[in-house]
Amino acid sequence: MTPTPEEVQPRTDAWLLEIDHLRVSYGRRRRTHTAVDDVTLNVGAGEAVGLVGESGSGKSTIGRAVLGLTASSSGRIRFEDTDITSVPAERRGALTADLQVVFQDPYGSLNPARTISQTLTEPLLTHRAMTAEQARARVQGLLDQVGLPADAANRYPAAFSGGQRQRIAIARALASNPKLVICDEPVSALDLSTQAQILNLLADLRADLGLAYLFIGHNLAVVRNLCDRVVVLYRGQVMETGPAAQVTGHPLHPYTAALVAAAPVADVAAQRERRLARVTVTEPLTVAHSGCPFAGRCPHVEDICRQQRPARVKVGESVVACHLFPSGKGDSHTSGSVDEKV
Ligand SMILES: Nc1ncnc2c1ncn2[C@@H]1O[C@H](COP(=O)(O)OP(=O)(O)OP(=O)(O)O)[C@@H](O)[C@H]1O
Repeated sequence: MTPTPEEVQPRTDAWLLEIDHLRVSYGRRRRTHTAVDDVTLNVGAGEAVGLVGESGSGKSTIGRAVLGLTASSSGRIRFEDTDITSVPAERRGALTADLQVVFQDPYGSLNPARTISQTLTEPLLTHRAMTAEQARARVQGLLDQVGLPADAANRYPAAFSGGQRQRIAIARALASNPKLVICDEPVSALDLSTQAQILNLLADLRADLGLAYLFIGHNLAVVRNLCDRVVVLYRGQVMETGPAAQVTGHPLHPYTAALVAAAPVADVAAQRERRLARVTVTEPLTVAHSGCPFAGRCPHVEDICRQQRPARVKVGESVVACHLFPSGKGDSHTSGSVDEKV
């Protein structure tokens, strides 16, 4: 029997988040643009899943659909066994206090007219029904947890640097004791040393609190360090998914390989080699409606790639959607068709 995508992903205690054949389109009628195209992915309790792909691949749209900020065109989203697909964002909060978000922009995501204490207290009163006294104590605990001084509570966002504001945004996400935090490019707007501090903080919080992350990013090195599993998106479709070390160290899909090659490395000679390899991802785009979306840029393209969407095929611990890995071929223990299409 053909295994379902769930069966080929390592199972933790239970899936916190299940995204099943999600499709999101923007626009109307003939101007419709499908930003997310039949995406299936799950996040288990305490698991960190990285969602990577270049700009415009649909990463944030998936995050926004989970949060109810963007409507799904089809498919299902379940959180803690509750179907939240059609629940509007304003009602989703009550259903999903266990699901929180940290956005990219630490400047735009905090209300400049509210003190940090006011910002952090609100979710405590709303979701956790705390008394004012309990909330005050919790705010101090949260500030300590994210490495900010106690007197930060009475100040306004303008008094803080970008990195400090991101710590405040993280504290706000933690306030309701979530199980899953969607991190939408949380360090992209920060300088390199601040990025490292925030990433360390996220890793520590995950270890201390048993948090799960859906970590949206385009930096493969960051995702490899922070995440257990990686999902590689291209033009709204999943190209490859598997253990982070496997996907980033031994990519199967030519697109993943190109992403890995394009990622900066410290070694100058190695970087030069990678620049040469990057030629394949800077070729002009051609739209592949029925075939593989990467066909127009793929160095291994064959006729079938332009004609047929590749099946999802299990290869070792990864799942790849590429005609280089035809279903039914290869070692029966390591390879097999997972689904009819990506
Ligand atoms: N509100 C919108 N209306 C119309 N099209 C949109 C909207 N938001 C996103 N898109 C389009 O959907 C596609 C996916 O965008 P999305 O922001 O999800 O990608 P992304 O991978 O997160 O990119 P980035 O890394 O630049 O944030 C893009 O082509 C984008 O132009």
